[in-house]
Formats: sequence, C-alpha cells, structure tokens
Amino acid sequence: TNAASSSFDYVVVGGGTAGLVVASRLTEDPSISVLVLEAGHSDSIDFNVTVPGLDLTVTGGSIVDWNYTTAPQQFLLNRTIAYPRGFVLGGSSSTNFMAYTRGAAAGYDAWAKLGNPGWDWKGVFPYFKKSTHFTPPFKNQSEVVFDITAYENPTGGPLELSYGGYIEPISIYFSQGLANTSGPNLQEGEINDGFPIGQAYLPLTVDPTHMTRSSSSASFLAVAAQRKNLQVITSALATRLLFAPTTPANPTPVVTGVEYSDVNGKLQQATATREVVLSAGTFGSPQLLMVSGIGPKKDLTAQNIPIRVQNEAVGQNMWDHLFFGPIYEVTDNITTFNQFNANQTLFLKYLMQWRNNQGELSGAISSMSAYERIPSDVLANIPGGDQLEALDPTWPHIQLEVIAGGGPPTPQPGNFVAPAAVLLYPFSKGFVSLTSNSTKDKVIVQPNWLSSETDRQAAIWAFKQVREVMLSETLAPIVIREAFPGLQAQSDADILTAIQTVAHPIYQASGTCAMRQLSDEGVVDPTLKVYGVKNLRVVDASIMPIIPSANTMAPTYMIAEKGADLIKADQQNNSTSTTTSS
Ligand SMILES: Cc1cc2nc3c(=O)[nH]c(=O)nc-3n(C[C@H](O)[C@H](O)[C@H](O)COP(=O)(O)OP(=O)(O)OC[C@H]3O[C@@H](n4cnc5c(N)ncnc54)[C@H](O)[C@@H]3O)c2cc1C
Repeated sequence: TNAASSSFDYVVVGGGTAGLVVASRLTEDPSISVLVLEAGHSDSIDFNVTVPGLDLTVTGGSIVDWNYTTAPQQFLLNRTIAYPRGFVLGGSSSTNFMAYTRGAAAGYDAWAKLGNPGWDWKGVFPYFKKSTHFTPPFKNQSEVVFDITAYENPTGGPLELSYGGYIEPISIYFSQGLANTSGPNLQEGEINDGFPIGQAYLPLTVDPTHMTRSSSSASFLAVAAQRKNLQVITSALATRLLFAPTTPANPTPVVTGVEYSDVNGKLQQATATREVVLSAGTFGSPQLLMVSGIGPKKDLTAQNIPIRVQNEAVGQNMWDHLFFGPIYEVTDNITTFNQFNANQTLFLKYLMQWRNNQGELSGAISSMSAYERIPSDVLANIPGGDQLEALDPTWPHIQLEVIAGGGPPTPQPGNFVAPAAVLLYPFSKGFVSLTSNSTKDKVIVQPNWLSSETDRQAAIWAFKQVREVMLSETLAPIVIREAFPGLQAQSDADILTAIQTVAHPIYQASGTCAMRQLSDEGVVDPTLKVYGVKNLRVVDASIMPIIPSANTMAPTYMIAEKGADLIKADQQNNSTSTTTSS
C-alpha cells in the first residue's frame, strides 16, 4: 500500500460501498490502472467488522466510524444525534446492519422521469442482480418466503447474500403479528422484485460459508486485490481536487487528480489521466466538491474558497429515513443483544456458536421488514397527504421492523425490544455544509427531521400501527409491558412527543449530489458526470435524486455497478469525458 506510482487512469476517492465496486469493475481490464484513496483504516483492524451479530459495536463510537453528530434538531426536542458512517475499507458496508433491500420499481421509474434515461426499473434491475450471489434459506429457515427470480444471476456477483444463521425470535413474533392484526394485515412475499408492499425476512450481506459480513471489501476488493493494476491506500484523506489551468479559450475546469494527506499527514498528489471518481459518500463527496470550489456561493465565500463552478445544489436535498417507535419489555426467552452485552459467559457461548455457523451472532439485529401504504381515508385528513396518495400504488409509505434489543430513554432493568416505523418518503429535507475550507474538519449534518407537518402526521399514524401489532393477541405471550412511552400516552400530542424523544436515523442519508437536470437542482447528469467540469463523476449514495423506498445499501451497489459500466462505455467510445450541459 505505498504509493509507487502517482499517475493512474482513474483515481477513486473513498474505498467504501460504491468506491470498491467501481475500482474492482474498472480493473477487470488489465490495461486500466486505478488508485483508491480511503481516509479510514483497513477492515482487518477490527475483528467485530466480520461478525454479523456485533454490528452495533462497529457503528457509533468505534475506531472504524467517522462519528458524525447532527446539528440540533428543532423538531426532535433540539436533540443532537449521533450519525455513524464507516471510516474503513468497505465504508458503511463494513459497519451497517446488512439488510439487502431494493425498494419499489416505481421509485426508479420516477428517477428516469426526472430526465435520467436508463435509470428506470427495467434499466437498473440487471445491475441489482449483477453484484450478488444469492444463497436460499437453509432447511431450518422454513419461515422465509422468497422468489428466486428476483436474484438469479447467471454469472454470480462477488457480494454474498443469505439469510444468515439466525433469525431473531422477536422478528418471527412481529411478522406473525403483522399478518394477523387487522390494521396492517401484511402477508409475506418477495420484497426485492420491485413490489415490496407486504413483508419478508430480509436477505443479509452475510457470507453463509463462515457466517461473516460480506462488505464491498470482503467481496469486490477481495476479488481484485491481487491485480497489479489496482492500488489501494488507506489512511489517505483526499483534501482537494486538482485542476488544469483554465484559459479564455478553454474556460471549463478540467480535473487532473487529487491531493491527499497520507498516513503521516504529508500532502501527496495523485494524477488521473482519465477521470476522478468521487465515492466518498453522502457527506464526503459534496464536501470535497465544495472545498475544491464547486458548490453554493454562500458556503464557499463564507470559507474563502475561490468559486470554480457555482452550483447551489451541492450538499442540498438530503433525504433520509427516520426511525421511531415504542419500547416493550419482553420475556427472557426472546433473545436480545442486551442479554449478551450484560453477560460475558453468554457472549462467549454465542461466539462459540458463531464459529459453528450458528446462533445469535450469525444474524443481524433486525431480521425482517414490512412495507405498507397509509390508507387513502387517512391521507385525506393529513395536510400534504395528497402527495403521498399520488405516489404509484406500489410505492410504500411506511416500513415496519423490530430491533432485538434496546431500551427506554431512561434506562431501566429488563429485557427490551424496539419495534419501529420508518418514513419512506419524507418531505423534510436537509443539507450538509462546511465548517472550514478543509476536509480535516467534518461537515455540518442538518437532516431537519420532522420539519414537515405531513411527516409528523404520517409518523403518528405509523406509531399507532406498531403499537397495535405489539399489543395484539399474537404478541401477548411474550410482551410484558410497554416500557416507553407507556399506555397513558394516547393522544396524538403525547405520541408526537414520544416520537420526538426517541426518533433517530437508520443512516440512509442520500441526495446531496443529486442526479437531476442542472435546472432542477442537479449536481450530476445521467452518466454521473459533475455539471460544469470535465473528467469528474460522483458514484455513491449522494446521487440518488429521490430516496428509494428501501434501505440504501443495495441501491448504492446498483449505482456503482451501473456507474462502472457508464465509465467503461466512455472508454469504448474512445471519447474524453465531457459534461452534457454546464
Ligand atoms: C450504522 C449503519 C447501518 C446501516 N444499515 C443499513 C442496512 O441494514 N441496510 C442498508 O441497505 N443500508 C444500511 N445503511 C446505509 C448504507 O450502508 C449506506 O447507504 C451505503 O453503504 C452508502 O454507501 P456509499 O458508498 O455512498 O458511502 P460509504 O460506504 O460510507 O463510503 C464512503 C467512503 O469514503 C470514505 N471517505 C469519505 N471522505 C473521504 C475523503 N475526503 N478522502 C478519502 N476517503 C473518504 C469513507 O471513509 C468511506 O469509506 C446503514 C448505514 C450505517 C452507517
């Protein structure tokens, strides 16, 4: 990992979920050289990255995390909230909860309608399949319903999908409750076929051979690591983009490489003879654009950054999914991470089981999800509800799931689970902005959660759904009591306060470099090229123009696969990379 050569065809900034896919696909051609600059550590630094059931230990507060904190959230009682992002090879795919979900086909059709030909469901479905190798449920996982045609891939991608080695008992109860309770009444079916309404146990990015996490590093980088045309440098923080001098005859800025700070804090330069690909994620990619002079006038001038390309949309339009719900105390036969966190003997027992491909640590903290619409008669009484009603009928509004662990905001003894709802199409939008002219300082993360009245009303409705399931007959044998907020909280106002007390992200931030028309707050065009400059693309979750009705890892892998093909297509056309408009 030492910088032998400083000139490459491509320099990829960020060895995360998307970046390692792009690097791996581009280096399939031995004549193409690629450098990956990753600010974080090698993923071998923390053993817990490998163990699926220890996912919570590698998120916030760990050495493999950036440890962002949001700005105070006005509509969440002014709380500041931890916002994890992977600081490690594999990026957030090395630290996330591994749920593999694609969302509604209609969501991608809506991307295409914004002026992005080829990004409709028909265009993206093959790229979803391309990344993955799917292992069907094991014999003892008979509760799992799936449709193999959603995954069939003749060549097989390097990313492993399986149902892990353990399905949380609380997920099984919650699933049955969702099906039996008259409100949700959601039946099991495949959710990754573009039609997610219903419920399913989720495929996880877990390699079933040894029940290890299949991150972009363990999959895509592992395949490419031995190639001589690929170089990966860790502890390499990109500090700015490098440009060729502009002249009156050639006024469009041309990106020529990347400046980065190496493991010793020394500034280095890497040249990209073809293109620089930004895959630094929803917070990192807009930051690097802005410190390099591409962004909103106000933010750049406030930090004394000379403006190269003024684009007011950079860092804006941040979409995110908010997660909230009541907390229940359950009987001890319901396994939770609270139990093994508090009991070293139990933890060691689970670790032994994991080595035999079984037990609590071979699954994730959440094993299933349900997707539903808010009924029309309810939406008719919500301000702005007509906009949710107007989404294609196959596009869900709410996701429901249950975390095997957690606890009330004021800690109490007991065994708890956290069932929750997620707003899949929020109207509250946020942004990231600079605190300095350096990537050594973190951006301000301002999600503005629940700033929309539509979102608040939708959240109250969704909270009641969760409660109805948890208090239903199906769950009665295991639910001891509602520990938070407690059954005295019945009015909409009480429920909203409860939501504001506990709501937090599930870390699906997207949209800060949106793939839209330039006149429609776009940062990149449909080939992911940054407007107004040459030889620069963004390929990661930040380009999503509308957040998918799903968790964002699978869509990010899809974007990276398609992005790599778009880059390859330009090589074949033998054309230099140019923006379609500026
Ligand atoms: C705790 C957590 C749980 C989640 N759970 C799920 C889940 O269960 N299912 C799901 O679908 N999604 C989940 N997500 C979301 C999903 O993981 C992300 O949407 C996705 O991984 C984003 O991929 P990315 O490539 O855009 O960014 P990342 O994977 O975060 O990669 C960005 C990379 O760029 C690097 N970088 C940033 N700035 C610089 C710089 N200046 N120089 C060099 N390198 C830089 C970072 O260190 C990082 O490695 C979760 C996310 C988190 C954090």
